[in-house]
Amino acid sequence: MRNVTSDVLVAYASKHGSTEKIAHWIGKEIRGNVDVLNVSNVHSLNYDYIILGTPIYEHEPLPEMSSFINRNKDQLENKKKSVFVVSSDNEVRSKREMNIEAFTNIIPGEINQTAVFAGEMDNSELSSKELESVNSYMSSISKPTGSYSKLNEKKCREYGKSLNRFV
Ligand SMILES: Cc1cc2nc3c(=O)[nH]c(=O)nc-3n(C[C@H](O)[C@H](O)[C@H](O)COP(=O)(O)O)c2cc1C
Repeated sequence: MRNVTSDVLVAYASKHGSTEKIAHWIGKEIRGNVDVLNVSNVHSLNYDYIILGTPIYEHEPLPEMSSFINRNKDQLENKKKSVFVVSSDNEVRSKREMNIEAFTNIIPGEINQTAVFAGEMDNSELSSKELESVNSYMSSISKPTGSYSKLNEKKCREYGKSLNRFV
């Protein structure tokens, strides 16, 4: 039995809230002193384990997450870490791989575990620029445009639980 409590950070970026929800579900399943923070509120990386989560917009991680990683490259390189991405769906393997690679490609050092979760989107919350972008993206993958909620709390919590073996 270990008697040392690890300090764990779940750091996320989120534009419309689904990645934030997922980050909190994951954080609840992890043993240790867990902080779940938006990257804009992370002021120290003095943690034993770090979980990074971002949604994919226009095939890329959110810019806030990319610049957070850039700013902290040296410290992140030697940290124990896992990641997750959130996207419009996670059914097609090639798309899952593309989305996770768009994120892992910019992260220095070793990554223990990755996951892709489907998120949610409420069209009434989107700006006209976002609507235009999402319409062209959805038609490029032959999917109907429209609001959806594909969040799966159980799967997200299971991922959180599975990370306890690294913490
Ligand atoms: C303008 C826009 C562009 C998007 N582009 C992509 C994309 O390129 N690939 C993808 O898989 N999902 C894409 N999505 C879906 C989002 O990743 C998904 O809705 C996610 O849940 C958003 O996370 P958030 O609520 O944390 O901001 C896009 C959504 C919007 C609104």
